[in-house]
Amino acid sequence: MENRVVIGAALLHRGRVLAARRSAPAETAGRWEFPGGKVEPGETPQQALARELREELGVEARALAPLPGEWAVRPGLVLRIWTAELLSGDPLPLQDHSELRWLGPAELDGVDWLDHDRAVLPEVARLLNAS
Ligand SMILES: Nc1nc2c([nH]c(=O)n2[C@H]2C[C@H](O)[C@@H](COP(=O)(O)OP(=O)(O)OP(=O)(O)O)O2)c(=O)[nH]1
Repeated sequence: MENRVVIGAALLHRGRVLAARRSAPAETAGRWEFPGGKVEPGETPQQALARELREELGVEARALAPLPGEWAVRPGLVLRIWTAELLSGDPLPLQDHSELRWLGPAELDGVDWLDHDRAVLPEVARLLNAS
């Protein structure tokens, strides 16, 4: 089976990154993640990231670069995390999330991230500290 890709967006803005608390399904509800979702057939990862953030948060955002690493979410589904910048709008938990938080580099450990997302936190902290 061809792998589908899930893109998570590490949305960087004014020295902080946006964390989003999942509202479903039950197994992951309450855990924190990078907003995003599956790349649809015919879409580039960059297009998928922009579409998902428009749908989920009501903002315009632009994908910047993939962070190192990829993780098998389940057979046939691979997670990649890209940095992104906010172009316009103020993120709201319109879809899929119950809460949003902007976290600075020293606050990244303060929320209960999904397991795979933890792997990129050192790199996100490094980027935030450098910005
Ligand atoms: N969006 C997102 N999903 C993540 C992250 N980390 C992680 O393990 N996942 C997992 C959770 C889900 O099993 C899967 C993505 O599913 P999703 O529900 O966000 O994707 P989607 O909006 O396109 O879903 P769908 O309703 O179209 O099926 O990847 C992350 O940082 N962001």
